[in-house]
Amino acid sequence: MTAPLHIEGLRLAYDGAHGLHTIVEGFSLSVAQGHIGCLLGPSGCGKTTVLRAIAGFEPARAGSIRLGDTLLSSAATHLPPERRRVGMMFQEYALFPHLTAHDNVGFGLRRMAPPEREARIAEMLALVGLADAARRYPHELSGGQQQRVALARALAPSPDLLLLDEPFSNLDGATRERLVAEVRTILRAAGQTAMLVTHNEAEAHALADHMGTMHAGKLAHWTATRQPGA
Ligand SMILES: Nc1ncnc2c1ncn2[C@@H]1O[C@H](COP(=O)(O)OP(=O)(O)OP(=O)(O)O)[C@@H](O)[C@H]1O
Repeated sequence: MTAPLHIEGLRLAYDGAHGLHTIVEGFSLSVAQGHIGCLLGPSGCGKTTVLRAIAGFEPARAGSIRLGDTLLSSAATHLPPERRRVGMMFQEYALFPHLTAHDNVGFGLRRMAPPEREARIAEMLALVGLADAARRYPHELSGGQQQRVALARALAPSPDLLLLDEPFSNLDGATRERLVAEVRTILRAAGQTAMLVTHNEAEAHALADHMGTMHAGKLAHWTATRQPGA
């Protein structure tokens, strides 16, 4: 079951030579269950840092991050990444080159019994329109197909929340536009709560239910971009 995300008064900081260097301050937003939130903003404003904190790779210095009823992060609490039920599709989390599309999707499902695991892999590859590509290796797939396998891999363990960091930035214009529309359809079909980070305003409008722009670690205007149910 996917869950709503609530961030309240979050402060994030890196350790620097002269003590803590605050990157994000007073940051609050909510994404309803099954909705897609999008953070826009120029390079260096702190978008990736926010996603890393939601995933559990950066501690909260103040404020809180909640997923449904679970407190993930606060100044006093830090649930480790593997216990957060948060899926990721980050640029640096590329596909494993030595594994087929089938095995990439199955990677996070190793604890499942084999029959269920096979069924889930088949379901996820079908969801992203790649049922015929199961035995292909990443280098035998186009950039857009690789990103669809990465999406299937991220969705396979049924995360409560999916994080997407510039997932389309390596694709050419036409592929990018097509995939953005497809990804929205796939996420809505899965009822998946998701949080996307991008530089690209058109992409944000095409995908998001809620969006806001970050400037120097602060979020301005977290607003609904669609009518409920659209
Ligand atoms: N590990 C780190 N240690 C210290 N400072 C960091 C670290 N990672 C990021 N920063 C700094 O934090 C700020 C925000 O970086 P972040 O990657 O969150 O920005 P961004 O908005 O995602 O940028 P981009 O769109 O270029 O990815 C930048 O000034 C960056 O230099």
